[in-house]
This record gives sequence, structure tokens and C-alpha cells, in this order.
Amino acid sequence: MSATHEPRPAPDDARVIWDADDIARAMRRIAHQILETNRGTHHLVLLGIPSRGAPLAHRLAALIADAEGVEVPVGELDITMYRDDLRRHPTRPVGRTRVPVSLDGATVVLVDDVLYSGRTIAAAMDALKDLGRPRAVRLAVLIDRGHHELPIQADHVGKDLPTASDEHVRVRIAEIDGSDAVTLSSAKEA
Ligand SMILES: O=P(O)(O)OC[C@H]1O[C@H](OP(=O)(O)OP(=O)(O)O)[C@H](O)[C@@H]1O
Ligand SMILES: O=c1cc[nH]c(=O)[nH]1
Repeated sequence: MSATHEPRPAPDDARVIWDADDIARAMRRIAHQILETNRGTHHLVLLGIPSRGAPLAHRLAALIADAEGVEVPVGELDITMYRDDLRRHPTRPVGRTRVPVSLDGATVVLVDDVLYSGRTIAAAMDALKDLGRPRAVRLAVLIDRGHHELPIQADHVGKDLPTASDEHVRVRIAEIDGSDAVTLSSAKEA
């Protein structure tokens, strides 16, 4: 997990799976699904997981504002200190957590770009426990690439992308990487 939001170059063999229009369509669908599931914006809080979940959460908030005329609170949940591999990599840079409202009784939607092993989301749930007691916690991801290692499923998925475990999915987000795309490459190149 890089706590600095640095652009990353596409690997040489990266195949573009989704372009900016595909991502925009999926984000619109997810925003509407969130509203349907929550029956509006009541007590809704979006928390993006850095790096790329954070701008995605802001985009969902903008789409929800367009649809409902309501600004839902958006924050960032850094999970670095809650990772289960922290002891093996103790010198990771720590990012920032910013939660703009109380989470007690809220419906929190965690937002991330990729769901893979599920360990990032497990860490996010541990981090949430230190911040309050939401009424419900849901998960929105742009890409679910499978290979979950924990009993974690996303509630809102942009695309289910079956992958081999030696492949790597990269989500490029304009706010960080200069343009939007989802690419698939061999892990050794990623
Ligand atoms: O389900 P998991 O196996 O935990 O993998 C998914 C996580 O991996 C990536 O983050 P990464 O750690 O590469 O950091 P980044 O977001 O800063 O690129 C991705 O953005 C997810 O947060
Ligand atoms: O393929 C992967 C695996 C974990 N995280 C990613 O962003 N991509």
C-alpha cells in the first residue's frame, strides 16, 4: 500500500480491459445502486480507501449529488496500521484517515478500486471499529478480480473480472494517474 498518491506507469504488456467511458458508466450504476439500497441518502457516509478508493468515493458523492441534490459526507480511511502483514513490513508510510462526521448509526459505504484477497477490506473493518459503530457497512469496488481469501464480498461491483492469480489488475484514476483505465497484465510486469 503506497500512502503517497503517486501515478504508476502502465506495464509493457498491459491490456486495457476498460476505458474511461466504461468506468464512468459503472460509477453511475454504482451510485444509483447505493441510493436504491439505502433508499436515499439518509445517514450515508462514503469512505474511500487510499490510494485510488479515495477519488472514487468523491466521484460517487458527486454522482449522488447530481441525482439527489444532496451532498453526502465523504472521507478517507487509511488502513496501513491495521494490515495483517504490518509486522512483516513495519516501515510502510502511513496515510491519513479523515472521517468528516460521526459514524455512529451511519451507513458506511467503503469504496475501493480492486477487491482481491479481501485483506484490505478486513483491515478497513478493523479500522472502522476504532471510529464508531455504524448501523451498516457496505462495500463498493470498481473491479472484483476474485481470489478472495476471506469471507468478504462486495455489495456493489463495477465489473467482475475473472483473473489468474499471476496476473495484476491496475486501475488508473485521472486524479492520480492522469487518465482513467483498467488494465490487466502479468504480475511480474506490474
Ligand atoms: O483485496 P486485497 O488483496 O487487499 O487487494 C486490493 C487492494 O490492493 C490495492 O491496493 P494496494 O495495496 O496496491 O495500494 P494502493 O491502493 O495504494 O495502490 C487495491 O487498491 C486494493 O486496495
Ligand atoms: O491485481 C491486483 C491485486 C491487488 N491489488 C490491485 O490493485 N491489483
